[in-house]
Amino acid sequence: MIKNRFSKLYYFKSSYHFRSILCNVNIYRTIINERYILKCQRLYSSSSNDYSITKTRNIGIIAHIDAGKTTTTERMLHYAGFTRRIGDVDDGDTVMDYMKQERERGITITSAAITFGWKDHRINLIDTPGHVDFTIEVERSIRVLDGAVTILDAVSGVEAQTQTVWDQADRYEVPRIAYVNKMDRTGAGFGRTVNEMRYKLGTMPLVCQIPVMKKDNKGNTVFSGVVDFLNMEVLDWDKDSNGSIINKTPLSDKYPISGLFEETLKGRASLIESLSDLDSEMLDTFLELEDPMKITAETIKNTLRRVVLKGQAVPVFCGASFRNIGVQPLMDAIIDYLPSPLDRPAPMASLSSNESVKIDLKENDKLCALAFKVIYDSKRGLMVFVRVYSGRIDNRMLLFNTKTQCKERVNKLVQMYADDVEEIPSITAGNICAIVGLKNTRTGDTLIRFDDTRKNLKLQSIEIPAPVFFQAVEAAGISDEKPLDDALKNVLREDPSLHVYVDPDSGQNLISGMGELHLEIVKDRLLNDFRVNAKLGKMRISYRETATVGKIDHTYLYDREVMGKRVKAQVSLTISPLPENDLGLSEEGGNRVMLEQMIITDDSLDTKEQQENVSLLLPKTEIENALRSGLMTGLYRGPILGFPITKLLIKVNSIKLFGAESTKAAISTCVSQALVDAVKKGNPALLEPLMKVDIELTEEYLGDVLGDLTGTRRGMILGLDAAKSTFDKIDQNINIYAPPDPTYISSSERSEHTVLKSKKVIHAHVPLSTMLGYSSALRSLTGGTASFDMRVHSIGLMSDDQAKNVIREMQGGY
Ligand SMILES: Nc1nc2c(ncn2[C@@H]2O[C@H](COP(=O)(O)OP(=O)(O)OP(=O)(O)O)[C@@H](O)[C@H]2O)c(=O)[nH]1
Repeated sequence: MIKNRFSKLYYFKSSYHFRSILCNVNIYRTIINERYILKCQRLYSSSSNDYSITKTRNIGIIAHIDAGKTTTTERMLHYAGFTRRIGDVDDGDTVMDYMKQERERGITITSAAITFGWKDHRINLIDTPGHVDFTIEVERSIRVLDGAVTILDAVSGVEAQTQTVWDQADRYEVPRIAYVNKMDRTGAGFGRTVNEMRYKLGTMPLVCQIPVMKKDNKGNTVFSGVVDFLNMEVLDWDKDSNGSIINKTPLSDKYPISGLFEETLKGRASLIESLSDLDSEMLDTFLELEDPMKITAETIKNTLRRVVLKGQAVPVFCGASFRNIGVQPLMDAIIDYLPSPLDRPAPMASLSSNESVKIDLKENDKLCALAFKVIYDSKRGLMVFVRVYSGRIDNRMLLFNTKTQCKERVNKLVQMYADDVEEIPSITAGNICAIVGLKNTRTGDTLIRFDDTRKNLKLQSIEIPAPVFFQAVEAAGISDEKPLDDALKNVLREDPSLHVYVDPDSGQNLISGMGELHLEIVKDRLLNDFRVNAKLGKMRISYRETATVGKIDHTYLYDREVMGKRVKAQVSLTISPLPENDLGLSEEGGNRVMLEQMIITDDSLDTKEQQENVSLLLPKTEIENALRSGLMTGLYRGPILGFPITKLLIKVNSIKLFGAESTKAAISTCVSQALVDAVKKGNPALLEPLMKVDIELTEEYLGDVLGDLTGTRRGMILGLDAAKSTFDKIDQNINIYAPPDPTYISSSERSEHTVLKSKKVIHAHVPLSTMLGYSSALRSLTGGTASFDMRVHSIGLMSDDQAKNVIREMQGGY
């Protein structure tokens, strides 16, 4: 067996001879490990570095938790020949969920990247997490993707997190295709899900397949395959080959399932009609041929590609990945309909505050790459994932990080295969890979060639959401302090939604993050992966502080002697609350800083005229940087309980310098103190995170759950059922085809289906502090029949009574 595989390896081009030898060693190791990853496939993928960029797809899989992203990806890897055996989420042996914590919990935490070949194309695929606590993982992946596959659960339809990731993809204008998974489950509703896509996601779903249900030998109705509208054939998946073999039967009116042919004719005609509405070429063809059946599969495919690339519609497919049904046509659709890097608009990058440039993929000599993810690997150290937008990166190349203004050296370039890697010599525009050896690069930084003169070139960074939970972390003993510090530095570099700071009162490290699960995973990683000996405190809510008085002007003079030297600066600023409707989640900690109209004078000069036309010892940009960093320090700790200050508009009006005495440190300290004093004058108050909560439940529990939410939980009900705002976005006159559901189910299945249809969704805003442990409360209120999803909506002012309770509790100590 080994011999056979070796001979297969040597079949590849001689330039890959060396890698082949490495590969042989790997294969031997793989066989021993019984992981059966076919490393020889990697030769295919790395040789595809020479592939035309038009045959590359950088895509992500996005969905609500548990929709089946990892299950589907594992099938893709198997059918692409990447793995011999299909990994299973429930058995904890998937390639994509490789972290210990992921396998134990059966969930995706980090977005794993993998490269594989399919029909002469290279697919760089990122499997993203569905849980709301890891939304940042989705955000940073979507930022660098060209297209996405949205997976929907055929029973649950469009769920809350589906809407969130859909909105994220909308924000980056990422073209999408959709796959309705779990068609084998009782109560699966393909047509219902298609309709929900329309009114909950505000998109135009174009059905390209319909499910085929058959009676099995026990008389049960089971999902067996699909009808492909384009080729008018029934696809049946062979169970014995794990779905590798697909039997194709042309569909005609003789097909043994009654009504299937007629439904297909209806669906195909509707697809052509919708495409004619969107695309003038298709309209011309349709007018010319008059009969939808005369339009070839090729013509429909080309039209679908055009409308998907323009973001006008979303082709919809279906399957049951767990049963190995439906995955290969989805892989074909990735190639046929999702964009290559060349099909995407060139990204813009800023050169300065008022100058930007287009990054042209064809500019081979000008490197521009975005670091979108950093991970710590115990064997390889820190690995920085990059997407190259123009130019190329070679092994050992010298780079420049335009954010940190630091030189960086590439030690190794690697192609990722989930937790496994293969070294590659270079990477060209349009591709994704990981770099080993970068010391100061974080998520969101832009990398250029070291000799490039565009030292301030910056691609749009990634929005980092505000943390809402925090907990203290302490080394168990003095000898554990350094390992804890190192481990914290590494988890921080990996995860931009995690924050670590030292509480000046207690001297403890405080880590803050996006949710209870998020911090639990960090704790698990610190204790088990980094093996630090540390104690973690109780998880607490990260409140905020603000000034509530209309407008406060304040001037502060900083004048000290530091190590025998005089340091001095004076700042005048004005603070005022941001408008009521501001969510308090923007960058700069939910505040807005304005330095544009600031007047700079230098008091060390003789005349007023000289002072105002000062030629500065410090360049203006350095003064601005010192002011921003000082303001960030001041905003870190509010005067009430030391929580971050938020929702303020801070305008620096003037700064008075005193020649060489006004160092950068003096400016920072001065503005920081000016801000703290101003907030103290402004009647400070406490704020709390407000969550957007969506609860899906059957009608019988509606009263109890609503009563509970609006009572002690202080919730505000926004509405029941569908998200009307997205419904309003779409043209109600456009006809969307959705097949009837489900035509072949037994009466017991039908009653379950009816119950599912009568479910309601409550949308509410509820303070996070009242939602702790809500899953068990909801379980007991509804007998375990309801589910909920929540995410941060905004930061809102607390009532005086609530604030007093929090102050009392916090002052009671940790
Ligand atoms: N019946 C059925 N179950 C499925 C199907 N696909 C996935 N599942 C099951 O659904 C559960 C979740 O599957 P995953 O693939 O982990 O879902 P995911 O979307 O990757 O989950 P997260 O990454 O945690 O968000 C597992 O128990 C799967 O076995 C399917 O087609 N049919």
